[in-house]
Amino acid sequence: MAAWTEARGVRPYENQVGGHSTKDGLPASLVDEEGRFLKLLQAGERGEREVALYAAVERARCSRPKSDGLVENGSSSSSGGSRRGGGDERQAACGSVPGACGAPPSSGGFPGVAGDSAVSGRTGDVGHAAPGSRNSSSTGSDSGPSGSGADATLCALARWVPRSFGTRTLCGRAYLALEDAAAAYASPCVLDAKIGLRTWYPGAPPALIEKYRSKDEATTQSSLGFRICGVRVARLDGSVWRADRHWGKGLGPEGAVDALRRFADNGLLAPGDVFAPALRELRALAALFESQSAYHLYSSSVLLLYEGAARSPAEAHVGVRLIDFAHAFPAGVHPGGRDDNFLAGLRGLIAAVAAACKAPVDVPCTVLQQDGGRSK
Ligand SMILES: Nc1ncnc2c1ncn2[C@@H]1O[C@H](COP(=O)(O)OP(=O)(O)OP(=O)(O)O)[C@@H](O)[C@H]1O
Ligand SMILES: O=P(O)(O)O[C@@H]1[C@@H](O)[C@H](OP(=O)(O)O)[C@@H](OP(=O)(O)O)[C@@H](O)[C@H]1OP(=O)(O)O
Repeated sequence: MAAWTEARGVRPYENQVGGHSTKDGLPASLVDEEGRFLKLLQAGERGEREVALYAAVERARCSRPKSDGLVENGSSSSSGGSRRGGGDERQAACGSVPGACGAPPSSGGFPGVAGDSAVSGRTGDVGHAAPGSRNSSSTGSDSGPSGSGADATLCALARWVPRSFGTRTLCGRAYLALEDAAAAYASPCVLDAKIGLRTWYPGAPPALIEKYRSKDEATTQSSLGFRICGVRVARLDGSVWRADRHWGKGLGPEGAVDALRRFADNGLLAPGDVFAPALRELRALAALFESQSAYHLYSSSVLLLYEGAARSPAEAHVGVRLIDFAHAFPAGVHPGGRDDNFLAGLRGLIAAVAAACKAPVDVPCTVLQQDGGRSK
């Protein structure tokens, strides 16, 4: 694998927590020369839908005048992705959507972090002919719901969706180049939560519905509205705890809350240090889904991130990102209206995160924080 990747100027990505590590014998994720996260696209419509959604968000990403005092997107993010210019600078209509492009003050260039100006700025260069991109028929503001509703939703989503830079072919397979959500962290802590009371979409092949339905029912997906698909915690003592999607499937409702609490523990931070900022972002994302009816997301994930090397809440730079759009559909493909499935999942995650802020019965957070012998 090393020779394979070195010959192409890419290397394996080390901070992946969810999904598969390989697919069809190829690595599922890589990093390119410019620090971009390369995700192996799934074949067929799934890959097309994913490219299309990322491209549509990228096109809709808002511009803000420099006079706002905010740095333009291309130069403020330390995400590792280069800022290949040349994209159009279309101003999307974001005004009516909660959280839309109204970036809070900058937070040190950490993308997806509350207070980051990286949510605003010029569009990237994803408008080229990638499968399912602008000219594709499957997804995107051009092919889906048209007009300001869809544009406003896409523009608002840009706050949480990593930047995208089109596709790249390696070994005959397409990889999607994305901003590496973990790039700004010295010791990234990452948790992947798949969102929704159900992960299958209306009209999916019956076999797929059955496969996903049984997984949903066997996990916290159908009860809590999310399931943990992977965790990486880098602690101050240098240890790293990893858990994969199989581990996540074995968690019950209490186990999921415990897992969240464990995620927030780098050996020094208290759960609230990580989850208070995370909750602000998750609630803003939920507010968007309360009002938007332009897109329905099935099987998408929220990534929670923070700095494992943080010695204070201010150094944690908690981030929330939205990823995985293989089953993302514009309204009109399915019965329209609000995406209540995804919204219920977000609310479930919010409730679990809020519960994780509270200590287990009789154990205050401060004790949890100091208890080196907790069951890990
Ligand atoms: N932009 C990104 N930056 C950093 N890491 C990412 C990014 N996108 C995805 N990842 C990592 O890759 C993992 C898998 O991503 P994703 O869910 O998009 O892939 P997938 O193979 O489609 O997953 P699944 O099999 O669950 O559908 C995530 O858990 C995360 O660790
Ligand atoms: O048989 P496939 O198509 O590769 O299905 C996989 C598979 O079911 C996999 O489950 P497992 O490897 O954990 O048993 C699923 O991963 P999750 O555990 O994250 O659910 C994949 O999602 C399945 O792929 P697909 O989504 O293409 O059906």
